[in-house]
Amino acid sequence: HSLDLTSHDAGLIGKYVSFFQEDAETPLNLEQAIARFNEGQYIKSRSSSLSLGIGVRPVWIKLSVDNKTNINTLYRLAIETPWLDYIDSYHVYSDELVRQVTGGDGMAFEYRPMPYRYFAYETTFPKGEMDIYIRVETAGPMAIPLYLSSSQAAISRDIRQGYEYGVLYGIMLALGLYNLILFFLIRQPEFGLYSGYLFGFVANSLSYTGQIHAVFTPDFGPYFQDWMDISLMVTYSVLGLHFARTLLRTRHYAPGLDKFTFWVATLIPCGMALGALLSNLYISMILAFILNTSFVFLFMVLGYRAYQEKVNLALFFFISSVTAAACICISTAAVAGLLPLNDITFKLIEVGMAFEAIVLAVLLGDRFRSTQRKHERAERFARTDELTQVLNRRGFRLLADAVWRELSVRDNAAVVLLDIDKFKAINDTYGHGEGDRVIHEVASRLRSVARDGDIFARWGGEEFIVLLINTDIEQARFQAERLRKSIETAQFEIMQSKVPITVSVGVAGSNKGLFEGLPLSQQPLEKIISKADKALYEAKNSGRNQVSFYIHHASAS
Ligand SMILES: Nc1nc2c(ncn2[C@@H]2O[C@H](COP(=O)(O)OP(=O)(O)OP(=O)(O)O)[C@@H](O)[C@H]2O)c(=O)[nH]1
Repeated sequence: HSLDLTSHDAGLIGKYVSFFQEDAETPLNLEQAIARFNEGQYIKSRSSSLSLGIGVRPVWIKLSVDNKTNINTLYRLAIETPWLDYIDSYHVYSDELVRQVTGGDGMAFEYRPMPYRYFAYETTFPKGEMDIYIRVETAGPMAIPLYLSSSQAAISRDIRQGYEYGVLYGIMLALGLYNLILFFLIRQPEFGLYSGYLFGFVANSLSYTGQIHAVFTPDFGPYFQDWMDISLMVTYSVLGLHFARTLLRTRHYAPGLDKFTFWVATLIPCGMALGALLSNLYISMILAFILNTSFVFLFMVLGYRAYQEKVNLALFFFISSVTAAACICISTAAVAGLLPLNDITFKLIEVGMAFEAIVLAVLLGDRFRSTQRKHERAERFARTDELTQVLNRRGFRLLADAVWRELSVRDNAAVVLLDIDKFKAINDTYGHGEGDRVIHEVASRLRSVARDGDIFARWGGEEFIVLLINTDIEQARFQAERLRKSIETAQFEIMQSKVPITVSVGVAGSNKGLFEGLPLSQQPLEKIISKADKALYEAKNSGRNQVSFYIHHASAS
């Protein structure tokens, strides 16, 4: 059953190992383990990667490597699950212990005799048969994907793994960063929660695959690492749940489910914090796994409920959560020994999550667009007069103030205020409804006469305003007269009888860029409006249906 090196370059070698699990509390030493193998008390592995489940007794593995050549090739022996706590590997050649390597997650990175994030070391095999005994002890899942690869193949594998993780993390980090920026710009919580969820997931993945610890916290030791692993796992689960609740607006149609999700995402972390206070890693770890499982499950339930409620694109949310859950289940089952553990099944969690992240980004994009539309609609609504559908006073102010700020020293402008004459009588005679119709009709006519660049609005009641840009007082006179005439000459029919309608008009404006002797651009628009109002009052007093101008006393003639 030994592994013939001439026919092996790289890959999983689970099929060549035999193993047994310790049954006494005290660990066996190498001699005792060899004795058990010699007594035939072992099991031959049938799968390419050994997986024995979670929280099982320490396991001893025996592997015989046969080098039929005289060449001493360099190989790398690796167990690629980074969470295994204690690993001891013994090389026995011609009944003599020739090498011992100790490692595992229970040792701070700094003290491990290998530069890898998991248990791995380089070795050569002299001619003949070398027996390798490996003892593995861990509190977590006893998944032992044992690889033996030629040095060349191992390096290629490292590079490929680097790219694969780079792509998966790159997708998630880019989406996370982009949505974080969006969050700061538009302040909608789902964008922040989404990016927190993705960053949390990447950090969690970097942590449990040993990458964070290898690079950033090599001397922090296993206790710190364990706490960090479960804290990050909980962080992304909690952020993920709050993200789903917020994105799908669950509160509005499924308050019970929403509350349940909220409390799951709140109470379990509190329980874990209590576990941390009591320094009880075991309780906290169990709670973390419960929360993580609930997270996967609740994500699907929330998606399905939203789909039932016909929330926009909820079907995509549901499908992506089911896909991610399936990937997580396959990876977990592989690690727990229920499915073959290999490169694909091990990384399927990250693949599923990257897929989900992309779908969720599309959903957020859609949310962004619909929010934008709602804002635009609300803004248009707030600027428009309901009765006449022309700008209201607020809309006028927004536009006119913007134009006013842009006036340069020589620019001219004029304000024209128009008020329907004796309008009260129309209301009193024909009723308020007919009065409304008249206001609507007058607005339409005035708007059609106003020029494209003018800002026309309903100023209030039966009063209208026009801001004429790049127009001096002379041109304004002409334009005001046109407006007045357009109403005077129009045929207004109220309850089948023709009713003459007229407007009085007040105008104030600049000449050669000056108003009251000062550049118009240095005067507030408010002032010009009040002067036009004054002129309107004059027009009313002088008999109505006429245009009146504000004339500055200093230059009055
Ligand atoms: N139907 C209708 N009437 C309105 C509306 N807004 C204001 N009014 C009425 O318009 C009338 C304005 O009357 P007054 O300000 O006294 O002036 P007037 O009758 O037009 O007379 P002069 O302006 O002096 O020519 C009031 O009776 C208001 O109730 C509206 O939106 N719809």
